[in-house]
Amino acid sequence: MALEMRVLQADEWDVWYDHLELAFGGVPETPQERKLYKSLTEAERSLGVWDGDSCVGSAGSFDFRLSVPGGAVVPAAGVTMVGVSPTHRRRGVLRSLMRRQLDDIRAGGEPLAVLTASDPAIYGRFGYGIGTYALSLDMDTTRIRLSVPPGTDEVRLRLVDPQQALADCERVYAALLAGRPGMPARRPGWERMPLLDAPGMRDGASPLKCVVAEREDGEVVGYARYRVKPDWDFTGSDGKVEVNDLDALDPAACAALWRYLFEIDLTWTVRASRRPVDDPVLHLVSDVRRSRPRTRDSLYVRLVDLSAALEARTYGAPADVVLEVEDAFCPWNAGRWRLVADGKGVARCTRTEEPADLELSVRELGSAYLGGITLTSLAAAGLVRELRAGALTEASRAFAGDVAPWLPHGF
Ligand SMILES: CC(=O)SCCNC(=O)CCNC(=O)[C@H](O)C(C)(C)COP(=O)(O)OP(=O)(O)OC[C@H]1O[C@@H](n2cnc3c(N)ncnc32)[C@H](O)[C@@H]1OP(=O)(O)O
Repeated sequence: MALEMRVLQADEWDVWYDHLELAFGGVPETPQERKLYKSLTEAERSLGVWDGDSCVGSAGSFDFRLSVPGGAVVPAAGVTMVGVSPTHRRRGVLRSLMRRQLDDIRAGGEPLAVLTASDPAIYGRFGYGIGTYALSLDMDTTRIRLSVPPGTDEVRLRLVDPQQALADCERVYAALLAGRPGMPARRPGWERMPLLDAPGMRDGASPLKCVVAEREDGEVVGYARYRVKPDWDFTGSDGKVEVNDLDALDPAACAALWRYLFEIDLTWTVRASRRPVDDPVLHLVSDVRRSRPRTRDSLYVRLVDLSAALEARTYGAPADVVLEVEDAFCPWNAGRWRLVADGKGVARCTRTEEPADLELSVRELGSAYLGGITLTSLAAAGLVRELRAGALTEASRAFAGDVAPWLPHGF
């Protein structure tokens, strides 16, 4: 029987999602997770591949707005829920889903597609490049001291119910967006994503707690959501603090929140994952080594409409470069483009017949797009080739940002 690909109907969601769970190994999600993903699924942006009554392939995307260098939030398809049934793998089902999806995203006028990859080997062939890294820390609070900036002692901390603090936390999150590329603006409903807290997800840790940092006038300027994981043995307690998220609008609030987490009794480790690679806590700790920093790939970026995407961000230095771009999967992007940026916020990207200054694929442009990965480092790996002396430094300085791009949570 021939396979049929079609847009998801809302009443097919459960069968479609059961298939997805199976594709990921068949461990059922908690009812809380399932309910959240059901409410967030945009059926009209979701595709199913059907073999008769059986769903054998899926891919969806969320209608995101993503922060980019310069502070704009740009429409971006947040690609998600990709899976192909174990019975139908390695015969091109994913490829056909990616084909249809990127064509739809282009037709819908979104210049970017972004995703987090279950396996980094999958998405390069479809033009996605690593755009952000995430930092993980396991901080040994018996040996690490924190030095805090002036004003930290004046910050008032308050333990609050995570649900009740939601509006304040969302306000802090939204205020950070313009200064940090890579963050999705959270639409209504998405504020529940960091609050997912089913007992099955805790692995013995406490329910999620929330501490907010307030200014003297009571305005919330930061928050940390965390769990405490007790661990008693013959020698006593060896508990851990697991940081879910921590966001703050000023250095004193940021330091006060970390200090609070470091000083929770009966715990000796503060564990944080999915932090920005330039997290200020790295400058507060007395011992970076014993914080055990590790990085991994996080958000993958695909330029769907190359010129619109490149014009939507700003550049930190002036540049006038001709890019020869390879893009086999979305050939409308391939060819020669002239990017002129004035270093103050205005950029133009147009087709040109002029000789190329740099040669690269759309993957490398995706990697450099949010400003965290330099074209110079990609060139050192042989992925960008300089055809005019000086063009690499010129372009690399223009693309680079002074804040590391960061994806705060999965999707
Ligand atoms: C954004 C997200 O949702 S990420 C989640 C992705 N889903 C999962 O990891 C769930 C488990 N895995 C699966 O469901 C499937 O194996 C998928 C979706 C990864 C691949 O689906 P398939 O239909 O088998 O892929 P398809 O046959 O179209 O392969 C396309 C290409 O990708 C390659 N490929 C597919 N899966 C993988 C993989 N896991 N690792 C490396 N390469 C892969 C194929 O070899 C093929 O290569 P080619 O272009 O050189 O021919």
